[in-house]
Amino acid sequence: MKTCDLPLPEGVQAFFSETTQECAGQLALHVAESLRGRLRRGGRASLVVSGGSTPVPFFQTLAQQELAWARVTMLLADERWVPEGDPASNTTLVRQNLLQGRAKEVRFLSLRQPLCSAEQALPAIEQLLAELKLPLDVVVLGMGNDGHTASLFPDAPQLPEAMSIQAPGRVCVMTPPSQAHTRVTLTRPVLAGARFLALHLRGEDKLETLERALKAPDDWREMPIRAFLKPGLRIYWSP
Ligand SMILES: O=C1O[C@H](COP(=O)(O)O)[C@@H](O)[C@H](O)[C@H]1O
Repeated sequence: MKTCDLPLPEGVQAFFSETTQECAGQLALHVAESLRGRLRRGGRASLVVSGGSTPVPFFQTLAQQELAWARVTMLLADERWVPEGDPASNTTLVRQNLLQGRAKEVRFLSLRQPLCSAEQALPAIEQLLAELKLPLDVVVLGMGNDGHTASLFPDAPQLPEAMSIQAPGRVCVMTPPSQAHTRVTLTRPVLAGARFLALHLRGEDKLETLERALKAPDDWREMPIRAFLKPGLRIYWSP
């Protein structure tokens, strides 16, 4: 097994696997264990997942885990403002790969409201998310090679607001010029405060990006992922 020789900050754990499937399986087991632990205490558990191409095998494995899915509230860390069914829709990705089988019973909170702009929808999304108890139980983040995570993009004019540790809202509209679509994203305090916080990466390029991020840990404006490389984070990687 490839070991992690990156200079990780103290308290950050690395889980490196040889294959995509092994990595997805390990992450799915750990997420399911963590959700079961929260559910044993009674009440509901919350799960936030990311979109993109990396998490598909993780979604499919997680959907097969035995747990009280009907007591899990799930949402995405971010969404592109496109209709469901669009190839860029993270909601569609999740419906096709995670909200299946046992996991069909999940209460899914969609960040996408139909028939209006993201700005117009913001109050309704905030209202929907108000039912979530903070801290969230499980958050699984991804990362782009520009150092973004969720839709916290380095070139988004709204980045300072979304990254503020006192951000008043749980969600922000993001309009990064580098991206084809307007996005909505959960804010840094909501994501970073999770009880179980994981970063799921695939490929040597992502490892190089992580290495770059670790070089200047405080400069999150250049690479927003840096704000999450803190004690408690668990990094899951495969080639
Ligand atoms: O745009 C996004 O990209 C990242 C990473 O995506 P990947 O395709 O490289 O796995 C993802 O974490 C984020 O949720 C998504 O909206």
